[in-house]
Amino acid sequence: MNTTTLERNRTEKKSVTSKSSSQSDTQTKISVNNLNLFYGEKQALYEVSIDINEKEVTALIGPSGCGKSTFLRTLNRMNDLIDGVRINGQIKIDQEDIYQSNDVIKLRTKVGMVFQKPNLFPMSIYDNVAYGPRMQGIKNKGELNKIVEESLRGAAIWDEVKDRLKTSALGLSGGQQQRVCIARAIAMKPDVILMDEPTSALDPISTLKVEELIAQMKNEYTIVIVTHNMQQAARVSDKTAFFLNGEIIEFDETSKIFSMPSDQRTEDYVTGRFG
Ligand SMILES: Nc1ncnc2c1ncn2[C@@H]1O[C@H](COP(=O)(O)OP(=O)(O)OP(=O)(O)O)[C@@H](O)[C@H]1O
Repeated sequence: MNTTTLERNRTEKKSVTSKSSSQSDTQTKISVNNLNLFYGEKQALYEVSIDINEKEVTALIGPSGCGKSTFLRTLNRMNDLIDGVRINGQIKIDQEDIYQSNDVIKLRTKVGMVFQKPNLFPMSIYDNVAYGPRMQGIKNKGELNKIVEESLRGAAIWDEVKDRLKTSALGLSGGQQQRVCIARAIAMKPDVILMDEPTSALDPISTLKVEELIAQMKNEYTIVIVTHNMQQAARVSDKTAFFLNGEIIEFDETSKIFSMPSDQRTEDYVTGRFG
């Protein structure tokens, strides 16, 4: 079947109701409607629809290869960098269709990202955090100092690094590096922070620190996190979306997903029967 036929068949198929069943007073920050994504001939996302609330943590869970990272990357158009990617459907952030705008730099400022492995530049801790603001044209030393300190405080790492800001960031432990990566994201003053398995390369103590940090950060940011760790999803998130084969099977309050899921496939996954 060619992709056009596949696309049409999928579009005709009744779309899974994956908008959250529970309504709250919280504002929708990101609204995704009937999103399909193709890597060349291969379809990786099918009719994904989800409303992500402002200042909440939304976890994306599901077995390997089900499309979690692909979906996460659509939210700041990181997939645009991959040859042969085709996307249809709609993603609105603050009511603006992000694929209708040409200002990807503005989008990536608003929607920051933290990756699986810490990816600091081989430069000092200070310069890593100041990098983005400098690229935005901020040159004033006092202003940069303030941004660096606030960002490192915001990432709960200031006390550990304040006396060694001018030393190489690569001399820090993996867990510290990941919190500096979060500081680097915060320095751009984003509204949304995407995290792709941010603790998978960390030891349990560093993982706990990053999880505590995520819990604090949701007062200020909308966070979307991909995780393979069920306990982590249960600990840090307000809502959870369960992905399977490129579709959202279920999206709801995290407590409901883990205690009383509506779909048998969700239950099988969260109880460890597959995946
Ligand atoms: N750059 C790419 N080119 C082609 N196919 C890709 C590319 N990236 C991902 N895929 C495919 O898209 C599907 C979804 O992959 P994705 O990485 O989004 O899944 P995932 O749920 O995040 O997996 P994991 O949990 O293992 O990271 C997989 O079949 C994968 O092989």
